[in-house]
Amino acid sequence: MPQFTIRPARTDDVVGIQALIQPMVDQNILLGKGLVVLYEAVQEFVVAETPDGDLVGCGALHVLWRDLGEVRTIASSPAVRGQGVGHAMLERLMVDARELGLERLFCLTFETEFFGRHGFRAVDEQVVDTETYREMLHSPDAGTAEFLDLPWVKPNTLGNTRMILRL
Ligand SMILES: CC(=O)SCCNC(=O)CCNC(=O)[C@H](O)C(C)(C)COP(=O)(O)OP(=O)(O)OC[C@H]1O[C@@H](n2cnc3c(N)ncnc32)[C@H](O)[C@@H]1OP(=O)(O)O
Repeated sequence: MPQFTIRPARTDDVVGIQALIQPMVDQNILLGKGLVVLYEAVQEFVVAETPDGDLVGCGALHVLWRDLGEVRTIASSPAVRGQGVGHAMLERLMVDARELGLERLFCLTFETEFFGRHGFRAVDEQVVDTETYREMLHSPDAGTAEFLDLPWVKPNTLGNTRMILRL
């Protein structure tokens, strides 16, 4: 059973986060993120760290709208999978989401059982109204484009399931 703590990410973690997720980016499981994107998003991330200081997991909470957030880039190192690291990170992101005043959390994933165990349910329809959807089209963020299901990101999202959790 690994010992680990979950804490907010620091800028020093960013190179390690990129190294952790890169194999999953190569397998098209996660959306690839350049270092500058990760530095700019560092306050969105939590990491899981062992007592020796090894980074064994990461996960991010991105705000999409007043009541709506998205879990992004949640991953644990293959060596520690199935030992509660993913669960602990997701629980922390859910606490952070409630503190921010969010009411719903979205995710786009192949890991439907993992998210399902935490209360996420698959959705087919858009989860925002038409007016909000139109406003969100102004976002330059690639993840938001995936949320909006825009045609140019469809190759990235093939086979993924859209899921939502009411907090
Ligand atoms: C929105 C997005 O970010 S989508 C992308 C999601 N990430 C990926 O697809 C990347 C690849 N996958 C991963 O990195 C991991 O598999 C994750 C992040 C999905 C899950 O991380 P893990 O550290 O394995 O999670 P955790 O150990 O808490 O749970 C995994 C399973 O182990 C089991 N488990 C949990 N804790 C324990 C424990 N203490 N002892 C034994 N088994 C356990 C659970 O049954 C769980 O099963 P489930 O996935 O069906 O719910």
